[in-house]
Amino acid sequence: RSVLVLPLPLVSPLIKAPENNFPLPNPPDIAPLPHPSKLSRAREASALLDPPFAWTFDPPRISHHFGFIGHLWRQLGIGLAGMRLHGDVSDDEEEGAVMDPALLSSSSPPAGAAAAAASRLVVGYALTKKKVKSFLQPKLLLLARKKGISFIPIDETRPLSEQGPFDIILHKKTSKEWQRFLEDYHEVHPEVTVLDPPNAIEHLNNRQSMLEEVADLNLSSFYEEVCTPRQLVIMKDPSSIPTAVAMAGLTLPLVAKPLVVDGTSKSHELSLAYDEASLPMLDPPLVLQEFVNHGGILFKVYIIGEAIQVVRRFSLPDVNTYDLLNNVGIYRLPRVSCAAASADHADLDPRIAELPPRPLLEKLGRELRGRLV
Ligand SMILES: Nc1ncnc2c1ncn2[C@@H]1O[C@H](COP(=O)(O)OP(=O)(O)OP(=O)(O)O)[C@@H](O)[C@H]1O
Ligand SMILES: O=P(O)(O)O[C@H]1[C@H](O)[C@@H](O)[C@H](OP(=O)(O)O)[C@@H](OP(=O)(O)O)[C@H]1O
Repeated sequence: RSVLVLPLPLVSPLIKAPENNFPLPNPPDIAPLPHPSKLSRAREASALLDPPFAWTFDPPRISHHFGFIGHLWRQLGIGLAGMRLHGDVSDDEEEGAVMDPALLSSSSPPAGAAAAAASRLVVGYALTKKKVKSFLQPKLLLLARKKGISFIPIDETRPLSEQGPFDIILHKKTSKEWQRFLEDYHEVHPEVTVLDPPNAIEHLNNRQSMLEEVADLNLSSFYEEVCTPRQLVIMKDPSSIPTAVAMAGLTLPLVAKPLVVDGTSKSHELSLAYDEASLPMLDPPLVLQEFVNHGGILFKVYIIGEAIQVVRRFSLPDVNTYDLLNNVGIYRLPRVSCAAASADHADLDPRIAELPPRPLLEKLGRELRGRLV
């Protein structure tokens, strides 16, 4: 049995997938990529928020999730991605109704301070507006309140020591300035848990170092074969790409991914390059990865501490000889395998839909946690 491991980013934002710009014809035996609006986000949201989702607040130093691309589970891709508990939210989307977590934490104003005083656990958060909207959902906040947990927004323009006190600082910001800010604060307040510490996030912000962690896992003795897609990093000079690809012996088509994954929409803009002549049109710094056929289904695995949650998502269809002969150029990929593309309840061939075996997920979680803390 073989396993293919493909890392996805820890920090990744959301873009609305441009429609109809992916030219691959769907082979007859593979389900076409469904239009996201037709798929239920609510179902997935509740699946993730209900037990076994466990905000036990014995927080792991690294909270992460893995995405597996799978053709059966014998050919899997594994990724690391960010926090998510519901359907996707675009960076560009209007802010709309964002519930102020402080309001949910207490019955009377000033909500934040009162809530913090009454709480058993105070979580200060520094998240983008998009992330607040996608992560701090009313359902999560209500659940948190029941458990005596309050969420207090951090004002990034004021010293952290003037705010709080916090038990946990939850953040998903990666600027150098913010990192220094956090590190200075943590020196004075080592009792506060920072989720996650900047140095732990660092190697997950880069698709090269992220892949290395996964590629180095020794799971082959556990399952017969574990591998990652072959990839190449291009830092600059797009004109050098065809030679670099030839020297590395990579086989087209190639998936091009921005090297850095920093929570911006841009870092999720993937393309598929069919032919060598088009490669100089790509925009470094990026990683070029061999496209791995995986039957159009991907498994995303979310791990917090010992809790594991797997969801099944639609993914890119396999590339066949017809595609290879009939496509040239670079194609921007839509945002595939996002929350809106749930295949959990789709009527799929059981050989494709079969979830990765639990022991493998547990082993992967353990191994990666050991390496990422
Ligand atoms: N090497 C590959 N071969 C085949 N398909 C791939 C490959 N790499 C990525 N994909 C497909 O593209 C999707 C997006 O890839 P990736 O996760 O690397 O990007 P992302 O924007 O960081 O995604 P996420 O939203 O999961 O954070 C995957 O879910 C998978 O469907
Ligand atoms: O919905 P899933 O399939 O779990 O994909 C997640 C991505 O993997 C994360 O990278 C996104 O976080 P960022 O937008 O911070 O990059 C995350 O964004 P969100 O937390 O704002 O929804 C999701 O898009």
